[in-house]
Amino acid sequence: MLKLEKALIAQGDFAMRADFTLEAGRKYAVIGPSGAGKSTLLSAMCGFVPLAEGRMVWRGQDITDTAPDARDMTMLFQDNNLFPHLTVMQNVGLGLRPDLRLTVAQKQQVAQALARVELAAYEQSKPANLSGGQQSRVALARVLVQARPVVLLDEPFAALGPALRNEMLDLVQDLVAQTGAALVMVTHAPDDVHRIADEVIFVESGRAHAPRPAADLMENPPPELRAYLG
Ligand SMILES: Nc1ncnc2c1ncn2[C@@H]1O[C@H](COP(=O)(O)OP(=O)(O)OP(=O)(O)O)[C@@H](O)[C@H]1O
Repeated sequence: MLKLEKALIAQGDFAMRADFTLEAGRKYAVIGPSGAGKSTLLSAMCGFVPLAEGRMVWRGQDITDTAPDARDMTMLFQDNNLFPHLTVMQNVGLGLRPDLRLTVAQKQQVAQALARVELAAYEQSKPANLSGGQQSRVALARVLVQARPVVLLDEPFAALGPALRNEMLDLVQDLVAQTGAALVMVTHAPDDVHRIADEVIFVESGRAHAPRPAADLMENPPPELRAYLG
């Protein structure tokens, strides 16, 4: 579905290679040492970092030079990317229309997404008045309204405690199960991998390895992965 063909992803002095295909409806964890290039890989997939070599192909179409907002993907960044001066409802509405001129139907969609993440009562609140977990749920609601077929999450819940983090992961699983989206999630936590991932993309030494079934890989890690897991 989404293919990285002999891709070279470069940023400053850093470069990494990737050559694999992601399938619809699968959940991928991206793991690897700090600075190995996990965030860079996601940024390249959604078009914020151009490929230095190779191609990206989406459902048979070359999207190597397609702008980020024209790709069928949505990315949730580490800091949730909420705008402090906008209400919760407006922050979610941005997922549908950047100018926030929402139709009645779109406003309903936003309200439904907020209800799904149990934030219906906070539509008019500003992000600063919400807890960390609630802010994460606003960001998730924005991902939800976009309903794109590829969802990229870059360590979205790193700041949350274990219980809330698991709650968020379960919510993410529900969302992608409903829309049939492929999920690509960067994480440092092996528990997250066990909880959510079908497959693992291990990133190290300038390479994003092709996805491998999560259970198999975590039970029998190759030496580099074993060293990383400790
Ligand atoms: N904007 C940039 N310009 C130049 N180099 C960058 C830029 N962003 C990141 N890098 C470099 O790219 C490499 C990969 O960084 P990246 O953030 O993708 O790693 P990571 O695996 O996500 O790390 P972490 O787990 O610490 O978040 C690092 O060496 C980093 O210094």
